[in-house]
Amino acid sequence: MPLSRGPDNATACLALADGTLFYGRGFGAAGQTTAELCFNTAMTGYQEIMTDPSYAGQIVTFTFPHIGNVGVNPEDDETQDPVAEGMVVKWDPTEPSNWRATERLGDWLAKRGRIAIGGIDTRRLTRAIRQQGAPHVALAHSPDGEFDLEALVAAARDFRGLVGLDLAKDVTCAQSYRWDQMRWAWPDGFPTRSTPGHKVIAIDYGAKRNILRCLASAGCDVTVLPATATAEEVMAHEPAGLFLSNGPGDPAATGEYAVPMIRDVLEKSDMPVFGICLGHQMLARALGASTVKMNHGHHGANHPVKDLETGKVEITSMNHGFTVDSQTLPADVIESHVSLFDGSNCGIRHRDRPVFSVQYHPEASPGPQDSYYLFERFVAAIEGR
Ligand SMILES: NC(=O)CC[C@H](N)C(=O)O
Repeated sequence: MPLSRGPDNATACLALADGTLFYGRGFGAAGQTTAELCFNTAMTGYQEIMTDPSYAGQIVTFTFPHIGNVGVNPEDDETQDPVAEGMVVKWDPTEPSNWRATERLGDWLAKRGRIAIGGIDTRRLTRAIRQQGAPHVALAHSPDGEFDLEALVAAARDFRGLVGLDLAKDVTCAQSYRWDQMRWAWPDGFPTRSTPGHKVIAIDYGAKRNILRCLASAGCDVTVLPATATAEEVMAHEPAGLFLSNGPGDPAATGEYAVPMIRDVLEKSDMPVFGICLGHQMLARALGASTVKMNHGHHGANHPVKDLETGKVEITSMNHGFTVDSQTLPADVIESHVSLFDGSNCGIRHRDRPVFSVQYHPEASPGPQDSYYLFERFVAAIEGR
């Protein structure tokens, strides 16, 4: 295929499956990748976003323009390495200016094989994502400035998308482990309860570290099991509660093995169950509801959610591309929270059992901490039994 050059000494190109091209300046690793493209409106936390395992298979457009200005540091990772496929930003990252920074964003991405493009009109791109629904894209970073555009657009077109994909199995832990709160303590000393921990099993579909931190700080002694754990494996630990984590991919696909496990636990035990995001979708499916793909999803740190039981509004952190169809909730399941942006389901609760979950992220990271009470509610349910 003939190679071509972009305008203004471009070293990176983002191709949408419909053939639209965005040229810019590459940073991070050189190479090419394909993914679904979303946009995130958070004004802080690009490192937490890039390392959130729920972003597997996706490239993130940051609508906030100052990205990279606080560098990166080992404490803010939500998992070992970036999981998002790549990043799209408006401006080239500046030199980091923050006392916690240990590395530049571009170097950190390059070492970890992640591609980024700067100098993009992210407003125009965000409008395209809203109009088309999360598009399939290919992103190339070519330091010599040459691109095989036909191959790039073809790669975007050939990308099959996230529907039907179980990605939890790619990002879950290989083996069970006990969460070590001392090793992963909050740098700023978020309140930690000193009472003895309640034994909780957390199923890792791609868990963010800050969820495990929040569970421990609320009073849980957390053992993490891989996504494919069976009900027997869960029950063998004799837990006081079951937690279902966030995670990437299509909840219907992961549900093929996760739903039978959850149903089995609900049948065998009356212990409290709490789920976040993919864990919410898994619980909803286990209780009989269905999940659907959204147009462009919710990704940000300022999403208003209404608690339908108290009337209170929480400002929440969000990251999901699928949603629970509230029309399909069975009679014994109550819709507890809704999005004030689009009315989509944001939480459920079983009518007569301590079993509940939310679509958003009470652990924030990044985002406001309005919803931390949910971890305390889970522990109160364990203590109330
Ligand atoms: N953050 C998550 O757990 C995301 C859940 C699911 N993969 C979705 O996109 O809706």
